[in-house]
Amino acid sequence: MRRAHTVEAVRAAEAELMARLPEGALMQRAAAGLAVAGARMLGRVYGARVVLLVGGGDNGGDALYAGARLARRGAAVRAVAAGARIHPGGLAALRAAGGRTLAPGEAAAAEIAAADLIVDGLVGIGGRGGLREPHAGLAALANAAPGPVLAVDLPSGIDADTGEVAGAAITADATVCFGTGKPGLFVDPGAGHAGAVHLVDIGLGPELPAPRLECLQGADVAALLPHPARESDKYRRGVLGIAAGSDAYPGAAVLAVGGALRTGVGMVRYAGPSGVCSRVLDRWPEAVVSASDPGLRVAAWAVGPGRGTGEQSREELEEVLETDLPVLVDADAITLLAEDPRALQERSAPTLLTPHAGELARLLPGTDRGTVEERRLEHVERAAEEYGCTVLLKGSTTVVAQPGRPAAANLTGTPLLAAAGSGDVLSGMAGALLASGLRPREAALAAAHLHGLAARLARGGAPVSAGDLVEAVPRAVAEVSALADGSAPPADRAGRYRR
Ligand SMILES: NC(=O)C1=CN([C@@H]2O[C@H](COP(=O)(O)OP(=O)(O)OC[C@H]3O[C@@H](n4cnc5c(N)ncnc54)[C@H](OP(=O)(O)O)[C@@H]3O)[C@@H](O)[C@H]2O)[C@@H](O)CC1
Ligand SMILES: Nc1ncnc2c1ncn2[C@@H]1O[C@H](COP(=O)(O)OP(=O)(O)O)[C@@H](O)[C@H]1O
Ligand SMILES: [K+]
Repeated sequence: MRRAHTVEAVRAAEAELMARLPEGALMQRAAAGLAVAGARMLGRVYGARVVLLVGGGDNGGDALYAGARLARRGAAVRAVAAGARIHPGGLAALRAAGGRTLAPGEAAAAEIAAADLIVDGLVGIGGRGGLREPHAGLAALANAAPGPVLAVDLPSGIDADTGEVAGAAITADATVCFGTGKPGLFVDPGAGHAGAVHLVDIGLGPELPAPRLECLQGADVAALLPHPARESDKYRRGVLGIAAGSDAYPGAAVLAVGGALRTGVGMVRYAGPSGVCSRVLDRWPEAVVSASDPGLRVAAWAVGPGRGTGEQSREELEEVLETDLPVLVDADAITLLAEDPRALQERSAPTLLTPHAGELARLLPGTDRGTVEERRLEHVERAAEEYGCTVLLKGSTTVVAQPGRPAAANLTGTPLLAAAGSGDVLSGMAGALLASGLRPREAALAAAHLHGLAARLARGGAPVSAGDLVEAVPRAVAEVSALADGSAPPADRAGRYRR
């Protein structure tokens, strides 16, 4: 599990810890970890050209002390000072180690362009709003430079608590964060600036409260996945009812049923128009199909993908929500709920909504898709509170909120998923896990994790269709299940999913 805390919580924990430690000890721990990461990125430190971008706070101090360590190992280190005053102790250490400083300008730009490594110490958790000058200009030079960028604590210009990016910001190849993660490192748009995130333990752990954000890793998901017991039968494993697809969109039914079957469930009962039933059976003869009937004996329902928003769909949704079974509400069914949420308000059984940003905006009048995408955490939590249920917000970062629990972000997401029908597959997957007995938050997180992993595995990083995704789900389940014994995760073949 990766955990992230707010700036406020980090500052409070830091104050507790600092009171017991000699002055400067935490910064030295941070700088030591930063220098190790920098050396690893360089490969060979001796003779390497390292440029530090240094702001006026402790984030710049970390960069200066780390730069001093690299200079002592033979790197040529130049610090570009953004502002008149930079951390005096760090500056003295860098100079003593043979490093030099320069002001922003042409010479600094040339150094940045020629650097083997650029260390972003412009601002950390003390940053507020979009970067000002000269920080913004330096960030643009770093982003355009061919050398790799290592961000100190977080990429300058992203909001640590929310992941918002309000203007110019560093785009890093890697980020070394201190003590704990920051939510903005794991939630887009900020996450897209962070690169691979490495945590340096500075001893903050015991002082930290419950996290603001959790990110499940493979082993966490493995621990959630249901395994058929010896005495299992198809009913005990769980029966999922799927009310998806329509004559206009039969594919949604085929994909949702496929996602469920491939994730693993005792039985899928598909309910829908007879023409769609035939399509489902042609592709999935193991499914049991019937005309739409919310009275079917199932353990959970998944409702909505490709179903349409007509009167019949509305009635069906209301009847399903009247049951005391767990229900996943997706796509058209979310649009219907946004128009009339009463059936949800009267419900106490487990409920999971899986909107994309546009659908979430419909659930929260006064917002629009763009605002939701800018501030995902805030909006998904608002929807969970207002509707009193678990909400999974899809998109570039999938985030899950449940009232009373920390929000959670999925780490396996990939733009390969941005293909028509992949949301239908996710509905089936999360529905299968609900029917197997997982609670909505856990079903949502496990499904999102497997969904992203399946996209990465499906075609080795080449584009995937929703059908490819369905076929790759068993490989994702197998790969995650292999982590159940706590063994090391497999090689990070697709880049960054273990962030
Ligand atoms: N907490 C911990 O456990 C540990 C923390 N450590 C480190 O300390 C860091 C926090 O340091 P910090 O508090 O000094 O703030 P920091 O991030 O350097 O920013 C302040 C500076 O930025 C400036 N500035 C702000 N916004 C700006 C903008 N938009 N555009 C431009 N400038 C802007 C602001 O200027 P001002 O607004 O005050 O004029 C001020 O000069 C933390 O991230 C970590 O790296 C580790 O050493 C050890 C353990
Ligand atoms: N840029 C992206 N990065 C990561 N995942 C994405 C991206 N765009 C879409 N996805 C994922 O793809 C799926 C798309 O679902 P949805 O929006 O319902 O589309 P559809 O209705 O076509 O299936 C979701 O799981 C979503 O999280
Ligand atoms: K930084």
